[in-house]
Amino acid sequence: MGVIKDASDNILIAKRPEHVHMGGRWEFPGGKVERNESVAAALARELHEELGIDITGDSRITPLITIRHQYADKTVLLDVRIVEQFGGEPTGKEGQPLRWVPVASLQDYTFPDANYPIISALQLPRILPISPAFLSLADCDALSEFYVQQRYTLWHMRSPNCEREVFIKAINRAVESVGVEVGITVNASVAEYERVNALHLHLNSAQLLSLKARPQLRSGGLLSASCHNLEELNAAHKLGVEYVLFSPVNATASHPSANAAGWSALQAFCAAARVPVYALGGVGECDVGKAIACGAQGVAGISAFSPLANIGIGQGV
Ligand SMILES: Nc1nc2c([nH]c(=O)n2[C@H]2C[C@H](O)[C@@H](COP(=O)(O)OP(=O)(O)OP(=O)(O)O)O2)c(=O)[nH]1
Ligand SMILES: [Mg+2]
Repeated sequence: MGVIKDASDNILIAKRPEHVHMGGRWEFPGGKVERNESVAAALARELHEELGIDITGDSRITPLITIRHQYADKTVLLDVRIVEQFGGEPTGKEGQPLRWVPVASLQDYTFPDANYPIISALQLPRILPISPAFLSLADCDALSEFYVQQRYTLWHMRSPNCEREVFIKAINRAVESVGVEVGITVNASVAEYERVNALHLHLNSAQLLSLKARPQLRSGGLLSASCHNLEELNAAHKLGVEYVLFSPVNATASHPSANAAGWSALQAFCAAARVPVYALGGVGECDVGKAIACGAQGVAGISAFSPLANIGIGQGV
C-alpha cells in the first residue's frame, strides 16, 4: 500500500467500494502482490491501475511499517511505503472517491482496523530523544529549550533518581513553556502522570508487565512502552500501546551491563510488532536508515540527542 504525499504533506486516501472486504471504509491505495512480483513493482502497478499515477524515482519509496492483522474472515499483511514522487494527477480510476488529508485529520476518517498503527506511524517522528537524568528545575528547563531549538516534535522526559516533587514540577513547567501540542512524554508512574500536564505516558518494562489494563490518558495522549523481548511486546499489544521502544540494539555507555540484541533481533522484533518500533541503545541519527530497513519507525536515544556537553547534565541512568 502507498501513503501518497503531496508537497504540503497531505495524504491521499480513497474510499473502498461498499461490496468489497472492509467496504465503505477509507484506505491507502494499493492491492495484492502478484506471484513473482516485488512489493515495489506491485505498488507501482496498483497505483497506475487505481489512480493513473506513476512512481518516479525508486529511492522515494520509503518503508513506513509492516502490519500483520487478523480480521474475523482473513489475515492481511500490509507493507506500507511512503510515495513522495510520482507523475500524473491521481484520479479515482475505479470510480472511488479520493481525498487529500493532513496527517492530523486522518483520525477523523474510518479506516479498516488494521490501519490504525499506520496512522500512529505517520504521526510519529523518525527521531525520538529521551532526556538524560536531570536533577533540578534549571536542568530540565535547559533540556526543554534544547529540544525545542532542535525542532523535535516528540520527546521523553525521564529522570528516575530525581526527587519526585521536583520531577513533577519540572514537567509541568516544561509543558507550560513549550505548549501541550508539542509532544512531551513522561516516563513516570500512572499516579505521577495524573499530576502532570503532559499528554503522553511511557511505561518501563516493569510497569508494562504489572499493569492489567491500559491506563486512562488525557485526550490525544499516546501510550508507549519499553520492551526487550517478545513477551514484553505481547504485554504492550494487550495494553494497546501506540508505539514501543526496543532495546538495547547496541551496547551503550548508560546501560553497559545489558547485552546488545543487535540489528537482526530488531528486525525480528519489528516483524512481530503490530505498532511502530523505535530502535534504542547505542544508536544515533546516522542509524535512522538502518533502523527503517529493519522495519522500525526510527531511532530513540539519550546521549545521541542530548546537549550534555553544553549544560553539564550527568549521564542518564
Ligand atoms: N488497499 C488497501 N487494503 C487494505 C487497507 N487496509 C486493509 O486492511 N486492507 C485490506 C483490505 C483487503 O482485504 C486487503 C487487500 O487489499 P485490496 O482489497 O485493495 O486488494 P483487492 O482485492 O482490491 O485487489 P487489487 O485489485 O487491489 O489488487 O487489504 C488499506 O489501507 N488499503
Ligand atoms: Mg486495491
